[in-house]
Amino acid sequence: MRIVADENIPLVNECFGEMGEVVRLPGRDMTNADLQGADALLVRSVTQVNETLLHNTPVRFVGTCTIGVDHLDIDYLERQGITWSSAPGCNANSVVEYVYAALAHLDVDWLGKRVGIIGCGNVGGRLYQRLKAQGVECRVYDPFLSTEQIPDLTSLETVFESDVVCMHTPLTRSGSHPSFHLIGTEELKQLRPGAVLLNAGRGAVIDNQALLAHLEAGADLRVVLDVWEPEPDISRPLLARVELGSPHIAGYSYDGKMQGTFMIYEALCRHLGRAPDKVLDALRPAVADPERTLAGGDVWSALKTLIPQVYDIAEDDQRLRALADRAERGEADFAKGFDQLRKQYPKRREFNNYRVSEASGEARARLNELGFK
Ligand SMILES: NC(=O)c1ccc[n+]([C@@H]2O[C@H](COP(=O)([O-])OP(=O)(O)OC[C@H]3O[C@@H](n4cnc5c(N)ncnc54)[C@H](O)[C@@H]3O)[C@@H](O)[C@H]2O)c1
Ligand SMILES: O=C(O)[C@H](O)[C@H](O)COP(=O)(O)O
Repeated sequence: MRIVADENIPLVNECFGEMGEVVRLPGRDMTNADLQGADALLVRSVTQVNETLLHNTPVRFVGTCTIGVDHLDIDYLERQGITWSSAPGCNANSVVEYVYAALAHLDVDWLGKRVGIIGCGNVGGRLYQRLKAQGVECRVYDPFLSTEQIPDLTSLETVFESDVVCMHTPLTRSGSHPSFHLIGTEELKQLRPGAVLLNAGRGAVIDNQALLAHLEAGADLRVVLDVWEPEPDISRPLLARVELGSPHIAGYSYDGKMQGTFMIYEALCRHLGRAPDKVLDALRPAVADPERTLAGGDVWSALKTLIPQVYDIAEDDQRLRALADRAERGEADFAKGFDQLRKQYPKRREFNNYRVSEASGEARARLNELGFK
């Protein structure tokens, strides 16, 4: 069996090596010729999987080690009888921790704030449950859910009245509620002065040109963008205007990536009718320095000092801005650099890998709610 895999999928050899020959290629550059002779294709979100890529190839299984599936032409795969699988929820916790890290960086304590969530599936739903458990007032817009599922379901307009608006929808261009450019000029005007707008879903859910114009016009809005329209050649004027910008890495905790690979390993096993003989826990490396100490003082100050010790989102932002500066001086190709930042992303580990000492009472409760040991 020949398996062609994106070179950025971790644990590929560990999971798939015994199943056949594994060929690793850059995901953005995969071609039809690369797949002549391939039985299975393993991708991440940067490979457009469609007829152009797959026609006249023997590929019978496509697995994307990601949550998003907007890069797969699912109709085509199903028409061709090609088995496909994605990794729902694999990096949802990573994205939730990205939200916490962003808010900590902006010095926005979510306790006492009204948080709006647009798209309440694996990511948004996890964020919602975690915030509700902490007593945060949440407002949710998701046209595919009911108030039986999410009691705080409301209109988009009501979500716009929140202090923080977090976007976690897939990118869809058809159907009853397409998310493409869900947020444009008119919607941006409805956001509260001083609000935080965070997009960690897909870039084109916000009209990026409209957002740039809104910010250039002096809007009082604190924007956090992990995803852009388009990628990898993002609007650098927009990057200059956002408070935090990152190269589509919200879901890039190493734990989330490993989970994504493992879910596709299990899916390929199912496709082949064989029982999985690997265990993710055995493949997952331990964190070298898992001990952290909570500073004294008020709990929020201690938390906003602790979170960057585990995940410093400012470093993601600084690396992206440094790349933009180099590109401005003609020293780097921005689009290639964006992909390089993603390829060389540090092995960020999730909060539950860290044990925090010297915390009691209110602090201990908040640490537990954030997922620390
Ligand atoms: N930035 C990252 O690194 C990163 C990581 C993981 C996922 N994502 C993106 O986030 C998206 C959401 O992830 P998920 O795991 O929660 O997916 P999911 O499919 O579990 O949930 C998506 C939710 O969005 C809702 N939705 C769909 N269209 C909507 C619309 N027009 N308005 C409001 N809500 C709408 C759906 O009903 C669903 O509840 C993924 O599709 C992916 O594109 C990004
Ligand atoms: O959809 C997802 O799971 C995320 O957006 C994921 O982190 C994308 O990462 P990529 O596939 O582009 O490496």
